Amino acid sequence: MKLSFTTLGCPDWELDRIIRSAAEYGFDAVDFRGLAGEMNLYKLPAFSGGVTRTREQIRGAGLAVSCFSSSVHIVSKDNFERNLAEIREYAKLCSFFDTRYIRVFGGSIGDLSRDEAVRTAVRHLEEMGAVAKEYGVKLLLETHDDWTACADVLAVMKQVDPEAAGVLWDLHHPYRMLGERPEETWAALGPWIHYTHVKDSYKKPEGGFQYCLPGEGDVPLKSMHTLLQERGYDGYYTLEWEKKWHPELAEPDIAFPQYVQFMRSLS
Ligand SMILES: O=C(O)c1ccc(O)c(O)c1
Repeated sequence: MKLSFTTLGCPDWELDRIIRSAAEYGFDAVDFRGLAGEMNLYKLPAFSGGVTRTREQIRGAGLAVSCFSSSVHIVSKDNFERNLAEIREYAKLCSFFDTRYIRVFGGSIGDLSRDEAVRTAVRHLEEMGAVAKEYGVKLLLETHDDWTACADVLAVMKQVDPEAAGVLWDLHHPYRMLGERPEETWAALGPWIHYTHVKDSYKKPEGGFQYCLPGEGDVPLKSMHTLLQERGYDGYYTLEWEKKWHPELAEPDIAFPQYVQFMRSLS
């Protein structure tokens, strides 16, 4: 089982600390979602002028970069050109780091009908995916925001080049937000799922939910892992510890090693 974490979980860590801790805790890879307060990673010296040294550091620690997590929302019409430029930057980084995936969001559909939103998502994903494909990279649409339901993601996937786009199954969102059974998600999206985000939560009595350490909530992570293994999934299990957006969550030096221990105990 290949383990990774997104840097959303350690918003205050410098690159050296991220690499050192990832190796020390027994991770296989890091998924970059921002660093040192900058969400557009390619703007940082460590991922532009100094990128060769960064690659040496990461490889030297025995790690890979499992994914570059972009901020791109594919449905957005206003930001299409900026999003396309962002994809190109991440695609270049992917080919430099030998990373196969760029995460994208579907985003809010606003006042579009679902059919219009699907058509827009398909068109934009095709255009952005073509850029990614030039670099041998695939865009992964995350089961998130207005694209959490497997039926909505499937409607898009059926119409795009499978070499240019696939699915990132956030194990939490379809289950927690919609009560989607994991078997249902897999039955719809299995052929497109290349990557997973792992997180846990429990429902609060007053409504809503609370994120918690994996294994301490009621997301059926154990049976999800069994399902994925039985179906032949061999991609990463990436902890998405949303410390950046929820500062009250436990520090990464608690959550990250706990995650490795929890995941290793599943198999
Ligand atoms: O990358 C992000 O910003 C992000 C935020 C919240 C989520 O639930 C998520 O899956 C990703």
